Amino acid sequence: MIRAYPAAAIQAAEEPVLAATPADALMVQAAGALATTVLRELRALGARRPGSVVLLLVGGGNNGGDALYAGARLARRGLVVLAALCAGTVHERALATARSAGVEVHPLRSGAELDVLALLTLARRAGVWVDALTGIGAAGGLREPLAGAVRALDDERLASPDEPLVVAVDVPSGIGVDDGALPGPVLPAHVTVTMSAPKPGLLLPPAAALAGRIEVVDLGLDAALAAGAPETAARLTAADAADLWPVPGAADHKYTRGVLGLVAGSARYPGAAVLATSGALGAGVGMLRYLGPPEPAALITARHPETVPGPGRVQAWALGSGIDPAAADRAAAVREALAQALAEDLPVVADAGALALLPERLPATTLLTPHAGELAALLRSRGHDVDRAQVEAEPLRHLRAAVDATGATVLLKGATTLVAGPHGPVHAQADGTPWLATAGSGDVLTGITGALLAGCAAELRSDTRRGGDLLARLGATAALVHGRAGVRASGGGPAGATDVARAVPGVVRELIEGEP
Ligand SMILES: NC(=O)C1=CN([C@@H]2O[C@H](COP(=O)(O)OP(=O)(O)OC[C@H]3O[C@@H](n4cnc5c(N)ncnc54)[C@H](OP(=O)(O)O)[C@@H]3O)[C@@H](O)[C@H]2O)[C@@H](O)CC1
Ligand SMILES: Nc1ncnc2c1ncn2[C@@H]1O[C@H](COP(=O)(O)OP(=O)(O)O)[C@@H](O)[C@H]1O
Ligand SMILES: [K+]
Repeated sequence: MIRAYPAAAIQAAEEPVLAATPADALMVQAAGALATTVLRELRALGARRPGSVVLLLVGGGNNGGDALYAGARLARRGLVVLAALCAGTVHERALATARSAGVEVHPLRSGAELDVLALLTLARRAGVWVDALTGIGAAGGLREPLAGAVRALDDERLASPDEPLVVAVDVPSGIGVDDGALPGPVLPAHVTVTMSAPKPGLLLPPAAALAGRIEVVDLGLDAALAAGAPETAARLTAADAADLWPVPGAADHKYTRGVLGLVAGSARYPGAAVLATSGALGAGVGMLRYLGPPEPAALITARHPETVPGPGRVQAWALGSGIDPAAADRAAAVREALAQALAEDLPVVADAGALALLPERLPATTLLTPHAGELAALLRSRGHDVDRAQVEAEPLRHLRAAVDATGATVLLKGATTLVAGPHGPVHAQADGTPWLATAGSGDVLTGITGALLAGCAAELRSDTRRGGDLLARLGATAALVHGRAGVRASGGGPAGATDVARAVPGVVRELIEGEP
């Protein structure tokens, strides 16, 4: 699991190490890793080391110090290094080291003014920009004059025929370090070299999209971080998903593997039921019982004759895909299944139409799977004044609000899918491809999720009693598999939801065989 710690936790873990080591030892170590990344990126671009020009964007804190020490190292390796000092005062020892190593130093700040024209002239000379304006010590979005400077650099980057390589130090300056918000301008990075552990803002949308590839520099703080406050954001890896995946043993039969009850599809949207079924069967559900009208039922049986129509005992429910909550008969079927699930303490995944049919409070064994528009509607139904754009701008805040308002675990779909319950960190999965943004794709996810809930129903019940977050991890696992199925189905081009569902068994097989 990739664990992300907020700024305060990193600072608390650093404190005793800083007190026990010589001045700047940790920073020099961090800078060494940063310099190595810059050299590696240049090599990957086919650039020659002598003659390559690197621009350091240096702010007034230790983040700027990291860049200056790294710049010193790069200058000693034959690179031309320009330091644009964007704060009135910068880390003094790091600056002295940079100067004596041959870094060209350009003080650009005078009081509240920053010489943006001079900055752009330096920027045009450099093939690599190192963004070290602010790191975890920053509060809020970048203030002027740094905000204006970043806007100008971003315009320059877009206009430049040879787009510079941007390496962010610790975080892209100006992101919401702890929540992934974008309160102001931010220079998008190709690579972020982050110290000790990822920060939540590197995993969470919308900021995560500006962080590029993330490289974590081990500064020996892992034990201290693990002993402190728990991570606030996390991302499951393929190995985590494989550990959670229910793999049948010799003693299993279809009932022990889990039966999923599916209330999805309608005469108007019959395909949603087929896609959810395909997702669930592809994910290896023991049995699927379908409850719905004749049109989707006939389609499902034609496509998947292994499906069992009609009611019976189940271990989990998947509800709502392809159901209009205004259609009285289908709404009644969803409500009935939900009431049964709640009475029997069974896990439920509630999607699409079911999201408008929920009781006020739900148990933590319920997983809601809205997209941003549906999350906004869910919150509005509980008295919050919020629209889709606001959810997209601050997805974590609104996800948490939905968890608080319902008591359920919530999976917010998007390019990065977020999953959080009443306990534990938010899981941020970015395993898919934009080709997944296609009608019916979410129905496949509902099926995959339902299969997982049915397969893990007993563990889920006891985990929920203990106040665990297994349901969120299962939701994240489903998102990971769904994302990978999208990538596999797409192969870089278009794929329909049917193709995504077809790719699911291969993805699961690779996971449990241990492929990365
Ligand atoms: N601790 C260590 O030894 C190690 C730490 N490490 C590194 O240190 C970094 C943390 O350093 P840090 O704590 O000095 O803060 P940092 O992120 O540079 O920001 C402070 C500067 O930003 C400014 N500023 C703040 N908010 C702003 C805003 N909204 N808009 C504009 N400016 C704003 C603020 O100015 P002020 O607000 O005081 O006027 C000040 O000048 C960390 O991310 C990692 O890179 C590594 O070297 C490993 C060892
Ligand atoms: N830009 C994107 N990149 C990757 N995945 C995406 C993107 N946009 C949407 N998705 C994924 O596609 C699926 C869309 O689901 P949903 O909005 O419910 O569609 P539908 O209701 O048509 O099935 C979700 O799993 C979501 O995470
Ligand atoms: K930075």
